[in-house]
Order: sequence, then structure tokens, then C-alpha cells
Amino acid sequence: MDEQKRLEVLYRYHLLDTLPESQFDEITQLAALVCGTPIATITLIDKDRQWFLSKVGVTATETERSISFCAHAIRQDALFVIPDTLHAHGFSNNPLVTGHPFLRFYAGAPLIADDGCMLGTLAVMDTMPRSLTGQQQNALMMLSREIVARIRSRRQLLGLCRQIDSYDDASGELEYAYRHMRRSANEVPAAPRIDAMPAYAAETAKGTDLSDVFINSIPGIFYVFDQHGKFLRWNKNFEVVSGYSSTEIAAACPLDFFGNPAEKELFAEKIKQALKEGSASLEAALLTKGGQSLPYYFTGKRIDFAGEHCICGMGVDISERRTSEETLRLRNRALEASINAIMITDAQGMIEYVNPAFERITGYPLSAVLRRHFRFLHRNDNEQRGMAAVRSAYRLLEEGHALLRSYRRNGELFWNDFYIAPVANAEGKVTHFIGVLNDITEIKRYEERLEHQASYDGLTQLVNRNVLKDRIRQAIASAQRHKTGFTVGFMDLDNFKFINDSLGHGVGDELLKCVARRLATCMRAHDTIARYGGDEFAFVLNDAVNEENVGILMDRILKTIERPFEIGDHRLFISCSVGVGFYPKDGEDVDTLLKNADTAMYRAKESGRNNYQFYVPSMNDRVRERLSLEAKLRQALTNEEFALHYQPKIDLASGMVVGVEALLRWQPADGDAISPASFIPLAEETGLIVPIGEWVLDTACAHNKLLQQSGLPPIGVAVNISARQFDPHALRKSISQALDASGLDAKYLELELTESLVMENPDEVTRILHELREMGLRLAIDDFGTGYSNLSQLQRFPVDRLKIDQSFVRDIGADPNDAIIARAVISLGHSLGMSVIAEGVSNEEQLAFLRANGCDEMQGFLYSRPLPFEDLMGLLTENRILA
Ligand SMILES: Nc1nc2c(ncn2[C@@H]2O[C@H](COP(=O)(O)OP(=O)(O)OP(=O)(O)O)[C@@H](O)[C@H]2O)c(=O)[nH]1
Repeated sequence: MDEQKRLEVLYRYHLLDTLPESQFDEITQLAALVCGTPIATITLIDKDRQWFLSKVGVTATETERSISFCAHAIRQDALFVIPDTLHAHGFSNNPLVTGHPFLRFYAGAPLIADDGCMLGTLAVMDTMPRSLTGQQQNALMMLSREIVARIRSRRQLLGLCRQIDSYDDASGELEYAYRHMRRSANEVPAAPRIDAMPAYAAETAKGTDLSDVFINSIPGIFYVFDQHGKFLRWNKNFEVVSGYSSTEIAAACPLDFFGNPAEKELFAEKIKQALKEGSASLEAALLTKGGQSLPYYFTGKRIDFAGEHCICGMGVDISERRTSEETLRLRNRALEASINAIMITDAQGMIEYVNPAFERITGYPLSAVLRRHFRFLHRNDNEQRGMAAVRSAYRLLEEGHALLRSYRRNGELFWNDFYIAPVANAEGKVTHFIGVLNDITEIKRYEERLEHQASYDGLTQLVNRNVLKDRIRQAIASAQRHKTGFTVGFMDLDNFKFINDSLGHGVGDELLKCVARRLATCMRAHDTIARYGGDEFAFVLNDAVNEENVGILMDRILKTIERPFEIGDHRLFISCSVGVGFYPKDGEDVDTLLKNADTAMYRAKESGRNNYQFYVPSMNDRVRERLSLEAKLRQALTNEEFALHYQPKIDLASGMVVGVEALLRWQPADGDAISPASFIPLAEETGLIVPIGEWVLDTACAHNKLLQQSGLPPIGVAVNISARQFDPHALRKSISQALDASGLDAKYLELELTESLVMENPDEVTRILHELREMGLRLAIDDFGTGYSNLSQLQRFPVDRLKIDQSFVRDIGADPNDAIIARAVISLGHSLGMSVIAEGVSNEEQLAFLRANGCDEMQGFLYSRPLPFEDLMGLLTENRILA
């Protein structure tokens, strides 16, 4: 409606700035009582202000219109209710909310004049959030209509007065009526009077009904009692709730309704306070006749009745409020105690509450975030992917979840597993959102670490074989799409074990890291280099299919790895062997490609290491052969396919046989004899050398004992020990077993160890050799001259004999250098107190040279090839002397 017209109607009633009138005050008080609120007003809305025609619990007479709640209420013809002003859009910042009287609840019933004009409201207010029951709302609307009725009759009275004023010759009767009417229209009582109600009721039948209707419509209990505690009036509800009849209530005093002595005393205090100060209130348990204790909120006001002060008041059942307060308290406690950060925002995202965990996680206290949009948590990172889900939840008023990069107050990023859910008010309208922030930064880091560990090699930080296989799979897909090819390479360091064994794992690790770095320098950014395991690396060269280009790259890799590595104090030299396969020629799936590159790498090893080989299918034939040989070798022991042949050792001075060397022979049941040069390396690689070596020891000792038992003069037997057998504990055990089982004296057993084996780890070897010597064995160094012996180390070894490698003996006549070496070994051995034996002696010239140079013993075809045991026995029995 037109505001101008509304104001004209309001002014026509001449209500603004009038003195208080009891007929309005009693309605205000009744409204406060019925609704149980500390504040009630009849408010008229003027042009720029709201003016209180009547008020309870408010000291001001008017306020600016701009802050008036009632100014909003008059925009509608129904009851206007704000259950909680702090959560009501447009009201939470109102000075009457943020400052005195700190309004949290408002309900206003419009005062609608006959022509539909809104004059103002009958309003009830509270300082805590709450709601009104249906009955209370009805009562408020009824009272607002009653106010309008009274305003209307007041205006009629004033009109009548003005007419009377115009009669100069008013009669005495009129004079009396005039004064009476004037008083009714504008009277100012000292205090609200309960007897005003019956007095008024006497004047209009409607008023009497109203008083009863009001009292009985009060949802709580209503009572009036005098200073002596005698009940003068009460409503029906009092009887229903207390369980007492009207006669019993009439005979009772207020304190009879309390069972708890402390509350009884408090209630008595409150009566005194109300009588003295005008009003009082308290919460206490009402004791019913049935013995039930009901939590109640009691209010009392001092009124004058029949010339004396009485208390008029009401009690409201607060069990529901208590329960909801308790629930609220619990929820509040849960919010406060939650380890997850929780925030409550309005429907637009402005923060209204955050719990202590929010401050702990984000570093922002409540005061720093209140009324800020929560987006500040994401700083400039507002366009991140998860934000779309959050925005959509706010827009569609529904639940949302997102993983967000949020930022703490100190700028640090944290991963926020963020849930939001809308919160609706009693009418189902979404007014708020509740957000839960989970700081999952640690979990995320852990996941990243796991992810990294699942994909990367911890030592070199190259990708691992799983990723390599993925990359090959991708390369296959891409090559198929573009009809191209690519290269897979397999690289293994040469003799890396030697570095590990001689310098320790730490140095080995550093070397692997450096190799990885160097390898990376040879590749392009889109190629993949992986650590495949141990000292094996693999790579995928995208687009590279040309043998010539790949060959150039392989040469570069070999050269790069060949360059010395400086690790700690060590300057290390190492080489590598590489096998290369091409897609699709050498395999159309991951496993075949890798297997064939690996086969090519083995070929490179076989070809002397430090080279690369392109895969060719015939390489697989060799692999197959090897595999079949390995399978046969595994069966050979059980099938008793091994035999020992013995080559006699001759003392050059006497020409007599003084010992034999046991040599392993393999004669598979279903085929030709296999040369030791083929199967011994395989037995060493597969580890089969260990059980085979035990068999050799057992057999050699048993045979030797048999020779002695057959009456032949005792001679020594030498057994070759491979590097793989050189585990001190296992070796000692198998030697003891062989000696025990055969009964052979340890002094007849000689172990032959290669020069490279003893020099690889001299400290360890020296210790073990001493232990073996203590067992009574004899020790010899085999193949002497082929390795790089450290002479000072050699001195420390408790060795009995040096064996000149047959390669020097073979060419003694032909190559002067070999003769020099042979002579040097003989004199070196002697100077170290060892005897010297030459192997591979096949002619007289060699024999003459050895004799001339003081060599102690010899073995070779010149005297005898290696013989089966039975033949050896024959030879020894024959007792042939070397001429
Ligand atoms: N330091 C170090 N050594 C490792 C690691 N993984 C495996 N190895 C060692 O790497 C060596 C691999 O040896 P192989 O490749 O079998 O033999 P090699 O001595 O390199 O000889 P060839 O390959 O035949 O030239 C073994 O001694 C393993 O113990 C590792 O992570 N760190």
C-alpha cells in the first residue's frame, strides 16, 4: 500500500506521542505473559521512526525506523517470526541484535486498520532464539485485533468528545458523561490492575469472555496469589498440570508446589523480590500431586488487587527446552571437541562459526574468519578443480565433496578433504551450510611416497621395471598407431660383483647411482631409462629403429660408462654389456622384447663383455641349448653321471708319482661326454657347483683312502675349489665330512684355488686359508701367472705350492717371454718357501727346462693323461719312474 496513505491513516488516529494508556498496557503485558517473553511492544511505524504505544521490558520510547523489526512486519498481514536473528539474513547485523537489548527472537502481529492500512505491530521479543506454539501465535493475532478494536473505539470516543465540546450549553449529565468518557479514553493508571479486567468486563460482555479466553488459552499455568500466598485466580491448566482440584489449589500456598527444599526457599525469595521490585522469575521443578517433578519457568509480576499487592504470573513447561538445550549443549560440545575442522556458513558461504580444530588446522581463529567468505582459504588457487563441486553444492543447495588445496594462515598448503552439506530451517529453507575440513596432507604425502616407491627405484631414482613395462606397452600402442618402431635395450655392468666384494656394497651403490646418471646423459628426454634390478638397466628409445643410429648411441653408452668413476677415494673402471631388440622385428609384446634384448646382452657378455649385440633369432638357439644343458646337469648327480679322473703329479728329482689331481668328468647317460669347459661355468652360475663340489671331495678322499688300503704308498690328492664353494663355513663342513667318511688323513688332501679367487678378497681369504691349514690340509694356488697377484699379499697366504699355468709351460720352447715367466714363478715360489709344480707338460723340452730351472714337480701328458680311478691304480701298482 501507498506509504503516504498509510501515514495519513495513522495520523488520523492521533495515537503518536500520547501518554501511556492502561487499555494498551494490559494487552502488552498479556502478550508477554502468554508468549513467555521478557519484551512486548505495541509499535506504531511513523515516517522515520517506530514509536511504542505501549511496552514491556523496553526503556526506549522510540527508535529509528531503519533498525525497526516491526517496519518489516507491517509488510505482510500474517505473523512475522524470526526464530534466531543471528541466522536471519539482513537482521544479524542490526544494532538491536549486536547491541542492547541483544534481540535473538522476534514475532510481530500486524495492526491492520479497517481500510487495510498497517499501523504497526503487536510484537514480542526475546534475548534468546526460540519459537511460538500455535496457540501462542493465535493469541498474539487475537490480541493484535483487540488492539485495533480498542484504537477504533478510542477514536470514536475522541470524536464524540469533540462534538460535546461544541455544545456550550451542555447539561450536568452530559458534563458527567463527558468527564467519564475522557477518563476512559486517556486515563493514566499508576500500575497495571488486575481488577481493571473485571471492571472493564462489567462494561462489555465481550471483555469478560476475552479475559477468560486469554487466561485459559495460556499454554502454561497462570496464577494470581496474594502476599500471604493465597491463590486468588488460576487457569484450568494449573489444575490439569498439578493434578490438584480447584478446591485443593484454593487451600494451598505456592510453596506447596515444590518438593526440593532449596527450590522452595528460592521461590519464597523470588516472591519477596517480585513484591519489592515488581517482577521476578526462576526455573524450578513443579511437584505434581502424583509426585512428578516437572521443570518449569515461573514468572511473577506485582499487581494491585483489592487494595493490596499480589503476584500475577505464569509457569511454562521447559522440559522440551531443557532437552533441546541439552541436545544443543551436546552438539556444541561435539563440534568443539571434533578433531576435524568444522565451519558453519550462511547460504552464501560467509562464515558464522568455526570450531577450535579449525584454528588448529588452519591457524585462523574465529575472530579472523567471522563474516568472511570461506574462499579465502584457497587464496589465489580458487580455480582448482575441486572448487567446481563446492560452488555447485552452494548453487544447488545440496551436499558436496571435494579434495582441495587449502592454505594455512602461514601460507602453507594443506590437502583438504572437504565435505559440505546444506542446513534447512524449520520451514525447509536452506539458510546455512556446514563444512567439514579434513587435513589429509600426511595421508596424501604417504600416498605419493607409496606411489613413488611403486614406480621408482629408491637407489638410482630411475623408474623401475613395472614402469618400464608400462612404457613399452605405450610405445607398442603408439608404434602401431603410427606404423613405426622403437628400440629396447638391456644393459648389465661387467664384473660388478667384483666391486661389491672388494670395496663393499656402499661403494657399489654409489657406482650404480653414477652409472644411472651417466646413462641419462646419453638419452633424449622422451626416452625411458629404468633400473631393472641389481646391476641391470633397461631403456626404451622411442622412434629409434635404425641399426646404424642405435649402434652410434650404443657406442656412446659404452664409452660413457668406460670413463673412470670417482667414488670417495676410489677411481673405478667398469664396463657394460648391452643387448638390443627392435619392435616389431624382435618381439611384438613386452615380455618377448625384453627377453630377446636380454638374450642379446648375454651374447655380448659371452663375446668378451664391454660390447653390444643386436638380437638375432639364432641367439635363442644358444639359450635353448644352455637351458637343456642346465636341465641335464641338475639330473647328473642323481643319475651318477659324474666321474673323477686323476692326473699323476711327478716329483722331478725322483721321477716318482707323489700325488694326483682329481679332475671332474661328465658322461651323460644318453649322449657324449661333455667338456668341463662347457659345464663347469654353468654349474658355477647355477650354484650346482656346490653339491657337485661336495661329491668331488667325498669321492676323491674315498678313492685316495682306497689306494692306501690297497697297500700302495700314500700320495696326496688335489681337488679344485671354485669361487662359489668358497663359503668358509660350508667348505669346512664338507671337507670334514669327506675326511670323516673316508677316514683319510687331512695331510693327503690338497685344495687348489685359482689365483683370481685368492686375490679378489685377500684379507678374508688369508683368514680362511689359515683355518684350512689348521685342519691339516695342503693348499696350492692354481693357474699362477694368469692373474695380477699382489706379491706382498702372496707372502701372507699359508700356501704350500704354486702351480705354473699350462699356458706358460706350453710355449716354453717357442716364446722366450713364457720361459721367463715360468722361471720367475719357480724362483718366486721358492723364495716364499713354496714348492712349484708345472702343469700341461707334454714334451721333453719342457721337462728339461723345468728340471734345469729347479721346478719341483710336474704333471702332463708327457707322463700320463688323466686316468679313471681303476687305471690310476694300475699305473701306481706298476710304479713307473719318469726318466
Ligand atoms: N651395491 C649393490 N650391489 C647390488 C645391488 N643389487 C645387486 N647387487 C650385486 O650386483 C652383483 C650383480 O652381479 P652379476 O651381474 O650377477 O655379475 P657381475 O659381477 O656383474 O658379472 P657379469 O654380469 O657376468 O659381468 C651381485 O654381486 C649383487 O649382489 C645393489 O642394489 N647394490
